[in-house]
Amino acid sequence: MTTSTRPHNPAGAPYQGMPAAAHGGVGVAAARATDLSKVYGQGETQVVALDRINVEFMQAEFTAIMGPSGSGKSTLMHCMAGLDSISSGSARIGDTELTDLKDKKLTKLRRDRVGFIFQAFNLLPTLNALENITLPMDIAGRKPDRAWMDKVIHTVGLADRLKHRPNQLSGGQQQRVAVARALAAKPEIIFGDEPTGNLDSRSGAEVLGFLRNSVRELGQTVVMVTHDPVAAAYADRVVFLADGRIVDDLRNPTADAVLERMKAFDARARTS
Ligand SMILES: Nc1ncnc2c1ncn2[C@@H]1O[C@H](COP(=O)(O)OP(=O)(O)OP(=O)(O)O)[C@@H](O)[C@H]1O
Repeated sequence: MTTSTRPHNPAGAPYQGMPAAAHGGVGVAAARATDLSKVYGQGETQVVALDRINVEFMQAEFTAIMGPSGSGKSTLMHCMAGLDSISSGSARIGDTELTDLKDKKLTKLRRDRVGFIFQAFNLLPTLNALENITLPMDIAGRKPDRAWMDKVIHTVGLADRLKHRPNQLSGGQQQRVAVARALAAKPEIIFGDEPTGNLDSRSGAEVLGFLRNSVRELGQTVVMVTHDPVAAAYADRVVFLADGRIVDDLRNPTADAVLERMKAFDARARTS
């Protein structure tokens, strides 16, 4: 295992190049929800999407969020990433309470401290791979850290594709560009919403492998929503949601173990 410097470590905790899961889950929270609720609509059309959620996403750990359709996965991710407001409780990135931030500060926090990877790769077609990777930093007027960029590009295996435009790259390669773009600015946490949902299983495995490497070797923190037990098995930990609540938490998951839990929830949902 490679020992490397943490990309971001505001609390100054020692990083030994190992995921927090390996220490039995003891670590510093990169993001934390406390009694977080999210209610959409009012009166008869009211939907409680999140119901007093308490969860911590540890630094240098890869967490998958799973659960049936409508269980609140995307809502939780959006609330934790500052993309959606919350109805009550608390959502923090590091020590920053998101509910205290007005639009401008929230935009800055998302730009400077959070990385995103979506199902659609969201690359600009006229820019080459390298330009796409550095775009968010160019917009923010920040100079990329050359050594870090080299490491990221090497980690995602794009060194010989940097001059290619998105339409000259496979789906898997395009998503690797999106992963590199998210990593380049050294965000405190990366949120992925079904990042491999549009990829064939081989490209998906590649991208998940790179995400896992970014956690193991670069000390990145990743939280990913997925429906796929095989994808979830790349994570250090799987958090299961049902009806807006956390119903289970599995460490060092295997695809079979994840599948078993999902079946158990389905059976419970059918009999309740
Ligand atoms: N903008 C919205 N307005 C009203 N209700 C919403 C809105 N967004 C989500 N919901 C509701 O909140 C609940 C949780 O939705 P969410 O999209 O978070 O679930 P999910 O687990 O991500 O589902 P899926 O796996 O199908 O993407 C659902 O009942 C959904 O209908």
